[in-house]
Amino acid sequence: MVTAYKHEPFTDFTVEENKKAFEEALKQVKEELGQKHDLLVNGERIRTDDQIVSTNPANTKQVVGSVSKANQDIAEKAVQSAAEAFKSWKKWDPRARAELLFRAASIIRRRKHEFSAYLVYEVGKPWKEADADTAEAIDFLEYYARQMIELKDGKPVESRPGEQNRYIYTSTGVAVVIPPWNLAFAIMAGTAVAPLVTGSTVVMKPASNSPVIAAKFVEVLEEAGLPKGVLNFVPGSGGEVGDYLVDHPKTALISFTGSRDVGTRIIKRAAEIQEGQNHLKQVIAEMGGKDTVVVDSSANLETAAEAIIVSAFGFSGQKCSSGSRAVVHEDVYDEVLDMVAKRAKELTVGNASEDNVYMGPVVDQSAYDKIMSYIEIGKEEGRLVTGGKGDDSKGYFIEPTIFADLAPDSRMQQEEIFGPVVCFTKAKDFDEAIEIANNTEYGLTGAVISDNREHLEQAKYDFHVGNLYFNRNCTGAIVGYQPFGGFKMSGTDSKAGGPDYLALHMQAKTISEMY
Ligand SMILES: NC(=O)c1ccc[n+]([C@@H]2O[C@H](COP(=O)([O-])OP(=O)(O)OC[C@H]3O[C@@H](n4cnc5c(N)ncnc54)[C@H](O)[C@@H]3O)[C@@H](O)[C@H]2O)c1
Ligand SMILES: N[C@@H](CCC=O)C(=O)O
Repeated sequence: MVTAYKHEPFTDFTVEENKKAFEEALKQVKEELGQKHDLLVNGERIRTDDQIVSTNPANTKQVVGSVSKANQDIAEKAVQSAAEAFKSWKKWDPRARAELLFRAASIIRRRKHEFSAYLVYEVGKPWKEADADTAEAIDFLEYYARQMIELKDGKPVESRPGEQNRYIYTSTGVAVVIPPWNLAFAIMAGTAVAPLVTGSTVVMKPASNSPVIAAKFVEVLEEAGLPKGVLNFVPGSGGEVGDYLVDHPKTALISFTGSRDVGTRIIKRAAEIQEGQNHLKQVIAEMGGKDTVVVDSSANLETAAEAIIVSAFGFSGQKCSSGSRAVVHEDVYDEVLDMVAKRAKELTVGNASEDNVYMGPVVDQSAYDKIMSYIEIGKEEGRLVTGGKGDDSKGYFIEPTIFADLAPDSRMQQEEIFGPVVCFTKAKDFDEAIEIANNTEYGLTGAVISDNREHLEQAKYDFHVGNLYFNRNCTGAIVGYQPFGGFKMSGTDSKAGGPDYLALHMQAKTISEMY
């Protein structure tokens, strides 16, 4: 028997003891920064001359670590090693695979602040966001382990006299796992362990902005007892190593999380049958969002303002779930805009490795440049209410920025900015608000703030998003509580952290015997 799943609690940093413990972890991790991390192929560590140097986006002179970089030869060895290891790993008792995840979860839980501190340094996460990212990584391990135990004997089907039928799930093969940098721990760990626990073997190519936390996680899995070749770790360029892994004829499953452009490229390439390939590749692709908080005329305006702030500026708007659009009923538009602007001006922005700030930097120079160029577009398309300035002299800092009076089809209201920018659009009634909210190519998350029950019921059917929230922010889905994934160009709606997720990594088999 395993205990019932419960999500990992978040740390309350207003408690002095917790604050001190986290400051201590930041201090300790600072002393470890700059180390070299190796590739892992077939259980062997490989150090290459070519390295990815990971730096702190809040202080670009601070090197977090250097990670060896794979080329196509190494990627080839990784796939071959995963294919070989699959022969025995798929025969492991699913419960033993699940127990490995439980052990890994315990290791991380014991060193929770250490991992969160790495996230602060490597991707500039404020404490609360880093703590939530680590908690979610633990949750994925705990939840998928239990799901595997539940699925290990398959699902019941009917039998008839003289005929015995079974319906079971079998392991798929070599899985290529390509995570993003933003939920640098949770998504990387979750997308790696889901195929692993189902009996597939993995080649993981982490995002180039967050390879150190990925290397630390690989160490945890080794410590938990993962056999050689079952997980191969090959940081490298998306174009070179990513394409190679996606195209490989032995790749059976691809689990990608990232931008729409890379995701659609992967879907297209994976559909191409390669020489020597005798199967179709399964693709899970979770992609971008352009998510809306709808505010109704009946809304509690305090709730609305808080929901917009948290959705737009949590982790500097660098979540696929970020509420980068606020569509507000005309009766309350000016008031909500004022309330949100006032709160945004009070948010603290800075280096989270030095202080418990609300917002850190954006992740790198190219993100900074892209967001700043959208801010210029916003000044032409709408009215700048607050923020708009950036400073990349030491790190990549951008003020929480609000634009008002945007047309629903403006670029600012259509394109994923992935930064601390929220755009307001006025709606004449609730129907129009939902119509505007649906008017993007994405369909990931959305929130409705309303005290009108009929409107909430209407939104359940008409607001076309994978994760719909009422009277709260549209970010922060919890594993096992709010399975996560989107419609339309937001992806394949695989619902990470949900009861159907593992089945997407396996092949269902029917066995029927007459006697
Ligand atoms: N829907 C979700 O669950 C979800 C979750 C987190 C992030 N995201 C999205 O991810 C994006 C931000 O993350 P990002 O900047 O890391 O995205 P990205 O698409 O730039 O990169 C994602 C991963 O793909 C790799 N990659 C790049 N080119 C590749 C190629 N040609 N072949 C194979 N792999 C390649 C990258 O190295 C990285 O590991 C945003 O669009 C965000 O909305 C979505
Ligand atoms: N699952 C996360 C978002 C993941 C994308 O960045 C949330 O619900 O906020």
